[in-house]
Amino acid sequence: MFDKSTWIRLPRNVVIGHGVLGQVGAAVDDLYLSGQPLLVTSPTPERLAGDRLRAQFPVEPHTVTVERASFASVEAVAETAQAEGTDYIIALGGGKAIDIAKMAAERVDCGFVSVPTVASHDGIVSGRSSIPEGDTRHSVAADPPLAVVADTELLAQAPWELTTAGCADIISNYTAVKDWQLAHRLKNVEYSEYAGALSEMTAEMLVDSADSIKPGLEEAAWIVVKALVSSGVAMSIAGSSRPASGAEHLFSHQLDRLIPNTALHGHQVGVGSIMTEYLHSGEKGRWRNIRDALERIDAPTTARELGVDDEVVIEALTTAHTIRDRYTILGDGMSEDAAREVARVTGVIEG
Ligand SMILES: NC(=O)C1=CN([C@@H]2O[C@H](COP(=O)(O)OP(=O)(O)OC[C@H]3O[C@@H](n4cnc5c(N)ncnc54)[C@H](OP(=O)(O)O)[C@@H]3O)[C@@H](O)[C@H]2O)C=CC1
Ligand SMILES: O=C(CO)COP(=O)(O)O
Ligand SMILES: [Zn+2]
Repeated sequence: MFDKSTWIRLPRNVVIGHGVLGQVGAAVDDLYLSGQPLLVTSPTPERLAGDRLRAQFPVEPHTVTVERASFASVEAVAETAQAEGTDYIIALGGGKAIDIAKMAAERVDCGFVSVPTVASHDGIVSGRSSIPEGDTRHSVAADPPLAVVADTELLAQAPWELTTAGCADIISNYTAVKDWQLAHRLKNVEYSEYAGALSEMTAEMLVDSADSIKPGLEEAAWIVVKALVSSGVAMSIAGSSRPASGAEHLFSHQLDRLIPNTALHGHQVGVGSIMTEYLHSGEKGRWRNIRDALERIDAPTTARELGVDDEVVIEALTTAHTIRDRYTILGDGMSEDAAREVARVTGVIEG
């Protein structure tokens, strides 16, 4: 008997382009959302775009400005939403505001709309939140946004390194998919050909467009945000972050535990991807292509460029497999010698 079934949750409206910040009200209206909105933002996006956004709604949105991502912030937003009779949530900002809004919307069971102001990683469009807690980080499933409104004019003005981090998060899809396929072969983890192919193709198209990904070019924001949407869709099809998160992400999550707030998520996973590609395919594999692609878009390729000590890289590599129950090329852990070898051969560390 055929007894498979699946739910694929996707954003209904994806609006990308120059000046589309002015279309958030229309995108919300088109979703038949009405009543009291709650705007969740962080200080810089509030300053840059808060008033322009609030002016578009017939009912003045209440606003919560969050300083940092934490479960306490999620609770505070959820409590405000309940107290103020919120009907839907709009997130304006980077991963911090969007992840908090996504989880709070899940908590109070209302829809949310994502208005990214940085193209820093694919969490801005996905159905996952990543929230730090103590010395660990929780990757939590949540409903994806009902709509994403990405204004390329605004995104192009954001700090360049946040855009290169978004690019590197996409480039890491190459190794994430390899890890997923490996887990499928060795551990019978369910694999989606559609999600895997979409994720790989997204990375391929971004790398093919690398010459247009330059600071000050609005087209760069356009290319990157479309790739982030596409990667988010791959995760929604898969029903997990597997298409976009493998061993390179475990390495990055471990760096976040060891040395919080040192480098950007996308930059860490990019460097991780160089090394895990080497682990998958060896010296003659495509690790140089990944390194060169990162270099072309100005993303870090070494520990030094990340601002991370060589020994921390070794510690992160040898302990990353313990982060979560996700089988990858790291298997049940790398020995210190093997970690040192891969980091040295790929030029990530000098020693
Ligand atoms: N859901 C997921 O899959 C993932 C989620 N994450 C999470 O996302 C967060 C990190 O995301 P990230 O986007 O880097 O972080 P932030 O939301 O903190 O944004 C990064 C920085 O950019 C500033 N900023 C935002 N918009 C603009 C703009 N248009 N121009 C200038 N500066 C701007 C912010 O300022 P200010 O703080 O003043 O507002 C902040 O300093 C973390 O909480 C992490 O856990 C990371 C990876 C994946
Ligand atoms: O960052 C992500 C995808 O790019 C999400 O991955 P995690 O599920 O590992 O948090
Ligand atoms: Zn990522």
